[in-house]
Amino acid sequence: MGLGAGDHQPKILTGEAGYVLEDVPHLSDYIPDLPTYTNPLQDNPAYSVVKQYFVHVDDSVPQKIVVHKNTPRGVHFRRAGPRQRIYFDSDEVHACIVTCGGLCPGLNTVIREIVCGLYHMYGVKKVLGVDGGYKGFYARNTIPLTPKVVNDIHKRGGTILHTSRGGHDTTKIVDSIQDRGINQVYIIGGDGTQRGASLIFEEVRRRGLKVVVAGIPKTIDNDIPVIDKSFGFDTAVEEAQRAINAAHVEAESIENGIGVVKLMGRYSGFIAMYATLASRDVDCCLIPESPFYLEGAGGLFEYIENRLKENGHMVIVVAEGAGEAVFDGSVNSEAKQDASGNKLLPDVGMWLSEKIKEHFSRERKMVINLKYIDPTYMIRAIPSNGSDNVYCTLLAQSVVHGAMAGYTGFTSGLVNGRQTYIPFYRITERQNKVVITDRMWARLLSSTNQPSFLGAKDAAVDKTKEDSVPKTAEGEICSDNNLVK
Ligand SMILES: Nc1ncnc2c1ncn2[C@@H]1O[C@H](COP(=O)(O)OP(=O)(O)OP(=O)(O)O)[C@@H](O)[C@H]1O
Ligand SMILES: O=P(O)(O)OC[C@H]1O[C@](O)(CO)[C@@H](O)[C@@H]1O
Ligand SMILES: [Mg+2]
Repeated sequence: MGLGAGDHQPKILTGEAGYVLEDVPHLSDYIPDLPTYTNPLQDNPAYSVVKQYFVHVDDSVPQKIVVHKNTPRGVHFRRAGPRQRIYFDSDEVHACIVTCGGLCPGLNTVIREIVCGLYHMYGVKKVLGVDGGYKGFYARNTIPLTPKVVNDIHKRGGTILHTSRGGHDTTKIVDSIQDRGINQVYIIGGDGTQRGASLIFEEVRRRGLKVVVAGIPKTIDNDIPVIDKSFGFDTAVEEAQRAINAAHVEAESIENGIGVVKLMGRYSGFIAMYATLASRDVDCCLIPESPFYLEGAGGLFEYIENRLKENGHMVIVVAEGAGEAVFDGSVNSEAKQDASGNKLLPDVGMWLSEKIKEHFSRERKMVINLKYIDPTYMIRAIPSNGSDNVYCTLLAQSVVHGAMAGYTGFTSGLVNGRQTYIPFYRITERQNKVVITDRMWARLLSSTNQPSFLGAKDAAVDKTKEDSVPKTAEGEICSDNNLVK
């Protein structure tokens, strides 16, 4: 049963055998008697040959695909794709695109494909770029976007629309949308951005405007829940290999060489975990989700000493948010924040490098040669690779189909390999994290041979957190994210 106009409750439909559809809002939920139109794709020579090109109105995608014969069918999301009937006439559409938060490979590809999708699939001619993130709505000029303007941008890193943190003023943003006559708003950004998009959607609905608000999830850290993975993640992991290779070459070429590489990941260690698994040269990976300690039995220093004795060199990958517990006590970590309210972290790589040097030269009187590599921005300020480009294209086309079909208040995302429309609240309710009791982290531990740093007490504490983490049908703990299955 769907919920009606002005109702801010989730739109949940249930069916047989425990089937649940976590549906997304639609313009018709709060605007009655909207006209509909035939989808122009049915006359498009490229698509008209495809059998069953249009998505069936009841198509949905399960969130969990590992099941037992008696498990309820569980939560589903609406399948993305073109609908037979659409809620906008092409000439009526006035779309805008905005990018917010940190950079991520593929931003320009998503912009390009939204513009080209609107033009070529739906004949839409009015598309604006909002310059400089959310504050650009009310403080900056807009940029007219055409297929010609965006033709080559996927070959460049960054975002041609520029980005920013902070400056989200819902009223001013919706005033600007209304004043400019914009009726489709495409918002590309991470968890913070999607929270902002949800507020814009609520205000648009409160004012009763025929304006679609649609999100495209972007995060280099892969910390957005529900979706399989975020675009640009593979590109970043690939680029991180260059830094790890350099650290390895340096470390193995000198007596007791230690290469330390710091990678992004403020709250989630996916980049560090994947870069480590991909490389095979890494001896230790430190992430925010797995607390570690330096001194004593089972600590990092002991492990480093053993590794140097066995192998003569080692490589450590550290995510920027790792080691909060040990780090906090030893540096002046004033609680600083960026304009969006995200924690600004002191340099854990530098701190760790100094601690290692100090320990081995002063306390162990051992010669070590430590090289610290911080490729932070290099892994995200690059164009997306081929596979991320295809992924960005599918995301962009899906979001355009959803908007043209009148869906709103949703994020377009890949779930179990299928494009879906996910309600904002499922994207913003929590952050995706590496689950260290999951198989993927076990694979990492077995590949690096590093200690788990989990004393009996920590393991017990970690078990208490399990209830808040989704489980598979077998009761196994798993992250939402297909990257860790
Ligand atoms: N709770 C919130 N409500 C409204 N707007 C928000 C909220 N959180 C963040 N924003 C806005 O969203 C934009 C981007 O947020 P933020 O800087 O946290 O990046 P993000 O979207 O999380 O991306 P990433 O963390 O991957 O770089 C900013 O303009 C910020 O003001
Ligand atoms: O310095 P900036 O641009 O705020 O971005 C840094 C942050 O952005 C993120 O990549 C998230 O986008 C974090 O991992 C990182 O701490
Ligand atoms: Mg964020």
